[in-house]
Formats: sequence, C-alpha cells, structure tokens
Amino acid sequence: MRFHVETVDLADFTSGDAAARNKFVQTLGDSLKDTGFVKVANHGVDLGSLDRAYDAAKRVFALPDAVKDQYHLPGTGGARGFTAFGREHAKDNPVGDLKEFWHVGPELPDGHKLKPHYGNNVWPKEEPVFKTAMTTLFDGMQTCAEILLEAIAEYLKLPRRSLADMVVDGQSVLRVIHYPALKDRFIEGGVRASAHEDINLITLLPAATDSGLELLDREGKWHKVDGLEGEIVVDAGDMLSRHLNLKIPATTHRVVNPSSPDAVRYSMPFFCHPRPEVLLDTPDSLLDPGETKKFPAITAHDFLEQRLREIGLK
Ligand SMILES: O=C(O)CCC(=O)C(=O)O
Ligand SMILES: [Fe+2]
Repeated sequence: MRFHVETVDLADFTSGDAAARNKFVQTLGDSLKDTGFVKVANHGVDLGSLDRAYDAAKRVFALPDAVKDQYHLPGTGGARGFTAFGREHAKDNPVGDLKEFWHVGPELPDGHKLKPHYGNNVWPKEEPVFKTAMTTLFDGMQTCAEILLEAIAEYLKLPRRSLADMVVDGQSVLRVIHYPALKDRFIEGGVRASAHEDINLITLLPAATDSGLELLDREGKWHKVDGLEGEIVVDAGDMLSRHLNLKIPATTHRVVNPSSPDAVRYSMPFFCHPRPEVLLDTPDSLLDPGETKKFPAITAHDFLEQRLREIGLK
C-alpha cells in the first residue's frame, strides 16, 4: 500500500491561482484522508518567532524542578502551566511519558465570557521573554490553523468557515515540550511519547529540535514523519475524525527514544480546539446515501473531559 505524507505549500491556497488552489486542497485532503497527516510549507508562522520560542523554552526547562513545580496548577488537568516529567501517560500505557511540558492557552481580553472557564495563563517570572515568545507563536499558529480548517472544509464541500469558526477563541493549547536526555532522566519501560491519537481537531507541529516522531499505518507499520526545518507537520485529532464520521482518521503517532543517551529534544505542538460549547456532530451533507452517523453529538467540552481522565491529567 502506498503510504506517503504529502507536502503542500500554503501560499498556493492563500495567493495562488485557481488551479494551484484546487491542487492544494486536493493534495492536503487526500493526504489527511490516507495518512491522517500532511506537511505544510510557507505556512506563514514566523520562523523567527519559533526560534525565540525554542530559546525561551530551553531556559525555562533548565530552571530547577522546585522552581518549575511552583507553576503546576493541581486539579486543572494540566490545562495551563507546568506538568512534571513522567506525569502524563497515553490512554493505553500506564507508564508515564519521558517528557515535561508547559501548556499555554489563548490570552483572552478581560471580560471575555470564556475567560473564567479557561483560566489564566501561567508565566514564569524568572524568564519574562517566555510570555512574549509563546503568545506570539500561539497567535501565528491559530491563524495558520484557521486557514487549514478552511481548506479542509473546501475539500469536504462544507461551508467555508464551518470548521474554522469552531475554533475562534477556542480552547487551543500550545504545548511546549522538553524531552530530557535519557541519561539524566528515565523511567523503566517509558518512551518519549507513547502511541496515542490527539484529542483535538487538528494539531500543528513545527519542526522539533530532533527526530523521533513516527506514525502508524493501517497495516501496523511505523513511519518516520519528521518535518523539515521550516515546515509544519499537521495531524488530524479525534475531534475532527468524530465530527467527520471517520472520513479523516486520527492517526496513532509516537515519539521514540533516541539511540544516544545524550540526545535532548524540544517540540511545540499546537492543539487546535473548538470552543467548549461547540457540538461535534457530523453535518448531514457529509453522509453518503445510506450512511448513518457513527457517534451521537457531543460538546467539545464533554469530549475533552472524557479524554483528560483517560490520560491521567484529571
Ligand atoms: O513531540 C512531538 O513531536 C509530538 C508530541 C505529540 O504527539 C503530542 O504531544 O501529542
Ligand atoms: Fe500527539
């Protein structure tokens, strides 16, 4: 079976002629349908802002554990701030992943009705540039994600903004991850990120600082999918798959342990989420004759709560 994650150029969609645009939409949609993944070049996310975010992340994770632990908010599902090494595990693996991470959410204006629901971001006072770097990157990723959702809607012949509108002021999360050197921290039987599917609609993964990302094909074979410098790897999560009656798969992926005990890795997936009240409910126009909905409608909030319990964050 052919298994290939395609690369598309977002400029073809945003400023190309009709032929380039159509080819973009078709290639993006087919790649997502076949593999659950696609790579995006010219995505519009400023690479300087990505570099600054990685620099800030490295400095924050280098802080002593006792300092970082002050930025952990117990009982919030790790939605904001710091989550310690080994805490999160995949749904089907009780051993914690070999990673620590910091979650950044949207910076909503005071008085926004969703602000009390989302809670405030947590920023390390030891590294004030972290806030600027992460909020800038968050905004760039959000813009890119909305454009990609418009393209996916076009592929599926849905109204142009029908998917993108779900994520305006959504509960998206920028996950800043540090995978320490195995020689420094290790849990017997642990892997950097054990096999899982993402919960959200789509995930945008700018190039990580090292290789390791792999995805599973339908025959059970693992493939490397590291994005090249400057590209963003995009994958479909469970919410998108469910909303689309499984027409696009939420493909299982993982981050494997490096062969060198000294190798350190940083990555920054952006999990693009709907607002909590948005209903995941397959549009009737997507159903083929005789096809029925495989899932009852559920709010993004209820779906997320279910999944956070399964991965040990709640
Ligand atoms: O670190 C990576 O490259 C991917 C991490 C990932 O899949 C996740 O956090 O959901
Ligand atoms: Fe993931």
